[in-house]
Amino acid sequence: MKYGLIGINGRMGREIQNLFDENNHELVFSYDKNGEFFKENPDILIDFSLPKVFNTTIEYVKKYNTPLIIGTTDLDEKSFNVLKDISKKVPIVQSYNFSIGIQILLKLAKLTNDFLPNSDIEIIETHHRFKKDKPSGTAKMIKNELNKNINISSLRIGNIPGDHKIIFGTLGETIGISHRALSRRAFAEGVLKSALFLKKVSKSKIYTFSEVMEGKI
Ligand SMILES: NC(=O)C1=CN([C@@H]2O[C@H](COP(=O)(O)OP(=O)(O)OC[C@H]3O[C@@H](n4cnc5c(N)ncnc54)[C@H](OP(=O)(O)O)[C@@H]3O)[C@@H](O)[C@H]2O)C=CC1
Ligand SMILES: O=C(O)C1=N[C@H](C(=O)O)C[C@H](O)C1
Repeated sequence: MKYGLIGINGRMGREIQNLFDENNHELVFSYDKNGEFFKENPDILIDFSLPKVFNTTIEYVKKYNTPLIIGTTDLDEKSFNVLKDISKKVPIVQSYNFSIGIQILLKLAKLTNDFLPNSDIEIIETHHRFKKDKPSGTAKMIKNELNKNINISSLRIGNIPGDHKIIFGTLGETIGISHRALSRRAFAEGVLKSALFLKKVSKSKIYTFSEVMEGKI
């Protein structure tokens, strides 16, 4: 496929480009602080940048009339409303975590919550020192899925790509569920899956990465 990448020189941008190259997909458009690269109109746009780039990304989606994959975290409610609106015209995959492991963690967390509905729950997320947002988008997503008032602790240490741990505790026992991304390739693989998924969908809406994994089109 011919793809466009917003945030190309970032940590995720480079990882996505490497994986897409390996799979013979062609980069035809990119955007970052240095400006634009344009070869052809892209079939799909991918954004891993910063919330302040969001409006520009939307302008490009409108200009090229392409599906969008967006992994940028810390988006505000207004941005989600814009995504909702534009998803009436082009399909979108939005997720704060594109790793398959976090999908498994989410399922295990829901199961544990069903078995231990009165337990205390804490989330601990650990990321590299360069990460700008706190708490992580993934931690917020887990809290949202469990729909409970959960405390989140955020650690910023060294070069860790992304660790999330959920601890459930009752008076009699505790259970911990954790996920560690060993490299950003874990996220890039989910982005590639999402791009292939978007090529097949006929309905225009915002898809979650869970829906991509379930393959519901
Ligand atoms: N959903 C998921 O699975 C994951 C999401 N993320 C999220 O993805 C985002 C990017 O993460 P990461 O790659 O580590 O971040 P980086 O800081 O490494 O990359 C950010 C990118 O955005 C570009 N950028 C920054 N400011 C501007 C601007 N004003 N105009 C245009 N481009 C700009 C940067 O350009 P330049 O290089 O020129 O500075 C760079 O290419 C974050 O929100 C992060 O939380 C990260 C990992 C997984
Ligand atoms: O900025 C990162 O690096 C990551 N951000 C995402 C988040 O905020 O949850 C996903 C991943 O953990 C890496």
